[in-house]
Amino acid sequence: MASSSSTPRFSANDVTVIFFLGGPGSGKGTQSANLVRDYGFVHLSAGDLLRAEQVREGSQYGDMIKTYIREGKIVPMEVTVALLSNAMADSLATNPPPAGTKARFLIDGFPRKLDQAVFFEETVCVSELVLFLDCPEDVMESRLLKRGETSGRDDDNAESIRKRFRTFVETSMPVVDDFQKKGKVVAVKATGSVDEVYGLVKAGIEQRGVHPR
Ligand SMILES: Nc1ncnc2c1ncn2[C@@H]1O[C@H](COP(=O)(O)OP(=O)(O)OP(=O)(O)O)[C@@H](O)[C@H]1O
Ligand SMILES: O=c1ccn([C@@H]2O[C@H](COP(=O)(O)O)[C@@H](O)[C@H]2O)c(=O)[nH]1
Ligand SMILES: [Mg+2]
Repeated sequence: MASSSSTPRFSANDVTVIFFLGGPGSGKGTQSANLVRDYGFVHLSAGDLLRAEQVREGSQYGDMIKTYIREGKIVPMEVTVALLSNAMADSLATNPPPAGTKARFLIDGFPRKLDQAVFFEETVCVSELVLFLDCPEDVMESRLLKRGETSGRDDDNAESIRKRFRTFVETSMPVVDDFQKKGKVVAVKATGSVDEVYGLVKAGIEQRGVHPR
């Protein structure tokens, strides 16, 4: 579980956390694979962790998570933050960073709500940067409908996509705006090809001192 004290579980002196935000279908998962390969990030997708918890035998949250995801709603933050915090601890225990380097975590699709951002930074770790993929809804919608032909995701259908877009605009964009005011956001236009977007991502993070590893 996340610590209940006001000291974060992980120090930003030992661990680098980059939040990776962007609308549904903007390409976070796709670009994360590139960043893991070239920059030594550990990729933690909040959505993937929730989907795994949903189907975990004995989980008390399975039904609740299923409903929230289909409706495009934000699962109560205690559940998601505990999953992320424990995944970070597991990763550090099983796959510690090379001596003399900080572990790098790319936290994909989180925080999606202002209170999650505050709670995570107070109890788990303060973030270094927020990488934001900026993509119009018509592009995201066509990507998601295409992905839905094979993804098996409960929320890759027209009705869920509409709800996810609404949640993103109303609840998640304020998180990006808040981090923007703090000077932490690297925003990248995400309408080009996968390679074009990756070129912009690399340039953006390297300008902020994050280099290949
Ligand atoms: N730049 C791109 N051009 C065209 N298709 C893309 C691009 N980036 C990703 N895709 C495709 O769009 C779909 C959505 O991408 P991805 O899963 O990476 O998005 P996401 O931001 O993680 O979405 P979600 O928030 O729903 O998890 C995938 O099928 C992926 O292959
Ligand atoms: O912090 C989070 C992240 C995700 N969710 C729920 O999961 C789905 C799917 O997330 P993806 O990032 O698209 O995989 C999202 O729509 C939310 O319902 C969440 O509740 N909290
Ligand atoms: Mg994704």
